[in-house]
Amino acid sequence: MSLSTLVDPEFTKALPKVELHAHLSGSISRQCLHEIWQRKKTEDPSFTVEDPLVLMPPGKVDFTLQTFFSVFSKLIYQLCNDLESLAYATNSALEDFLNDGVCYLELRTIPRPSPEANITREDYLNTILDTVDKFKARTQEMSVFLILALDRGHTTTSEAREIIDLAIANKPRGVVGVDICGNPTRGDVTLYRDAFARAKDHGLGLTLHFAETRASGTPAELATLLSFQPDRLGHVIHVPDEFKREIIRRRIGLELCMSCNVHAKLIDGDFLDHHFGEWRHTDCPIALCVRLPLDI
Ligand SMILES: CNc1ncnc2c1ncn2[C@@H]1O[C@H](COP(=O)(O)O)[C@@H](O)[C@H]1O
Repeated sequence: MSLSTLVDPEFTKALPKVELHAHLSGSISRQCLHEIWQRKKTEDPSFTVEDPLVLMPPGKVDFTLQTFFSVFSKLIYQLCNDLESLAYATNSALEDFLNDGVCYLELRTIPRPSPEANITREDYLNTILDTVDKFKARTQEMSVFLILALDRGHTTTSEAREIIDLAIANKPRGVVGVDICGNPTRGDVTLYRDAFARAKDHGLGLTLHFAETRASGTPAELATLLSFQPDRLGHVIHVPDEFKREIIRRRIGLELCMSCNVHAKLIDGDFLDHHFGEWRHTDCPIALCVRLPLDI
């Protein structure tokens, strides 16, 4: 590459990319959500969920921490609540990553049962894994692996155990790690110590949402998360200096999500103010990630 090459959308799209921090339900395009909505509305005209293209018109990127969790619970989860829609949405997200020039993808998701639709956690995961298998057999162009996530606002210790067991059982099908995500202003991460220890004992990678907000950047929480011996950390925004030093000493991999952090106003300022500018001078391996195409 010549240094005079213009860095424009065409150039960045053509670059072969690795994506390590994509949440499945946030990677479904608005158009795909609209198509699922259209099918549900045709089948049942009394379906009360609003058209995603009306709720999230193209170009809308001002989802803050206060609003984006409700986009999942009030919209996306109401649309992808049957296995057919889940498979359709997963395949569409995979196609979009491939078309964006991604060649290695680790997609993460919270395996959610829907008891009202008779869908178990296993059904949810198997549907995604089957869709990934079919996609890989068809395209043969992108490596795809899964990370199973715990939701810090909702997952109980026994549910955490179930999710880790699922991750262990599905390692041969491409589950490579586990994560803790969800609303960073909720929950108690100490609950997941045993679950994550078990995951590590079984050779799963551990990546953790880390210091996304001041509320989740307290010394007590960060010390707990680091004691889980994570392989990678996501976001790393509100990190006190002594924790920065420890992260650098351990050379933990960092998943930095610039567009998310800027658009969701998780940082003060703009792209040039992003903490990538600081971390890139350390020895920590860094992956620049999208988190959610909704941010773009
Ligand atoms: C600042 N960014 C974030 N911080 C923490 N958790 C986030 C997130 N963005 C998304 N999620 C988590 O990912 C789930 C959607 O994907 P899945 O249904 O699992 O595929 C959301 O419900 C939320 O818990």
